[in-house]
Amino acid sequence: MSSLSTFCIEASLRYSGRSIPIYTKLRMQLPKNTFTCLLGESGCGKTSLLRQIAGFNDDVSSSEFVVTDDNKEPSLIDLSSQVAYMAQQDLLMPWMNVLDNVLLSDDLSRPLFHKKTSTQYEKREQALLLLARLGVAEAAYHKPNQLSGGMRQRVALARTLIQDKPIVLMDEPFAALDAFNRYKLQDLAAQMLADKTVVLVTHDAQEALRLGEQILLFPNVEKKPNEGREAFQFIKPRLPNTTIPRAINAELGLYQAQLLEHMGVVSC
Ligand SMILES: Nc1ncnc2c1ncn2[C@@H]1O[C@H](COP(=O)(O)OP(=O)(O)OP(=O)(O)O)[C@@H](O)[C@H]1O
Repeated sequence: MSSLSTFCIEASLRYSGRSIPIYTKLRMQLPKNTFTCLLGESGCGKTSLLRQIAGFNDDVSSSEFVVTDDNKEPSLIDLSSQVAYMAQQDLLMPWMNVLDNVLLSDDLSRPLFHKKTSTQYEKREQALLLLARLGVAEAAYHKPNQLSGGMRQRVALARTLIQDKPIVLMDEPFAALDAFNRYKLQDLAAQMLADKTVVLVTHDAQEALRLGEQILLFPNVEKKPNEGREAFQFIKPRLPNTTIPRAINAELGLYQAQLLEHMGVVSC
């Protein structure tokens, strides 16, 4: 891991068969060990950016991704090897039990027929501990189709956490959950990812306000050409309380009004 305190990113991306790039020289800063929430209109390219950071090879005709250090000196950092990715869908393998699903990313990084090592047994213990912390230990030997949506997302979160990567990218991980489960998982994620550099894509301004220490608003390419534009940066303290006291609620309201104004939504 490099000694940078901030990843300064400049990214461009155009998909094959498309005349217009999704974004061009889009600039943003990701301070290390900080929870960043990424907001923006549907289709503006948030998932594309996460996938680009993760180094996924989509069907693109041109792609540039430069990470520079705090002094703006280009540096050769391969972020993709440092990334754990949690997608919109839980992507659990239906034929595997919960524990094996959590261990899957670790198994995939091991050569085929490799003898089980003590580290693997330790990983198993670690996976069981993680499932317990996330409140789904009793489901460790169940198949995914025996779980509720909230339980499946907890398992997906455990699978992301067990990789123990310094950068965690999350694409609307809690969008399909009911409000109660969403709040609980938001709090668990805030606790368990406290020492990571996190980028979480969401459409939920309140989720961004609860979790984000930094909020980035993604410029919309259709409305304004975004060549060389910075993503709008909004910095605030994190307010992760499951039962939001009235004082914090008022503070959230204040931030929400500011955020909505910057998103071009008139708040009343
Ligand atoms: N593999 C691909 N090939 C071609 N076009 C793509 C591909 N993936 C995404 N796109 C297009 O790129 C644009 C941005 O998509 P993306 O999923 O990144 O947006 P988003 O901001 O995450 O949207 P949402 O908030 O709805 O999830 C969309 O117009 C989409 O159709």
